[in-house]
Amino acid sequence: MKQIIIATKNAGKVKDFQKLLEPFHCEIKSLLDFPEIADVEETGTTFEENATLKAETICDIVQQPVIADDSGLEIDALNGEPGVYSARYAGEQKNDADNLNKVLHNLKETKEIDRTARFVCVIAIAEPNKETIIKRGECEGAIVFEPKGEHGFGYDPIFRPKGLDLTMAELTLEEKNKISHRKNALDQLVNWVKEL
Ligand SMILES: O=c1nc[nH]c2c1ncn2[C@H]1C[C@H](O)[C@@H](COP(=O)(O)OP(=O)(O)OP(=O)(O)O)O1
Ligand SMILES: [Mg+2]
Repeated sequence: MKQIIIATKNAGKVKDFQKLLEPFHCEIKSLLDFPEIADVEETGTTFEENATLKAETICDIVQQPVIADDSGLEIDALNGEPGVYSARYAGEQKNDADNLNKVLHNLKETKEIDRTARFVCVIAIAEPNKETIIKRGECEGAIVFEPKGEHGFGYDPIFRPKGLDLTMAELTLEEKNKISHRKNALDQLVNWVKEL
């Protein structure tokens, strides 16, 4: 069975990818399986730059196909923040609860109609001696007033996908994976994933 390494230490992302990649019948590993590999510094200013950086750095080390994901939440009323800095919005310790509470605090004067936002996911696939492929997926929605739901990770409890009356964290993994930014990015890469 072929093996694909997801260049992440985020357990929530790993779970999403494990489910999303089920149809491809491959063995999924992540950097949680390689604790000796140091974190890649995300020095880019765009999702595309950081996804490429993560995919190519890890591919150089492991010399096999690598998928990396750089993602985040863009909030219109905050001029696109936290954007590429989503993971560290409330500080270097990368705490999901602190991050989403900071969003709710910064939006406390913002009315429902102005709380539009989107999740963005850029996936990069790097293979030894090949050009890296990059695709972007988005999921439109809005920021609710209070966290709700127990599923998912990150900002899922405060993000309501457009057209639904539930937060992303109230959806099952299967339901999230039908509409998510990650799914929308991966859909554009089906042909490449098949050939890895
Ligand atoms: O589906 C999602 N549901 C909720 N929140 C999400 C999602 N997708 C990304 N997010 C948030 C989490 C984190 O605050 C940031 C990603 O930051 P990002 O640098 O890409 O990931 P990370 O540092 O957690 O792991 P890594 O870089 O090792 O892949 O956006
Ligand atoms: Mg990161």
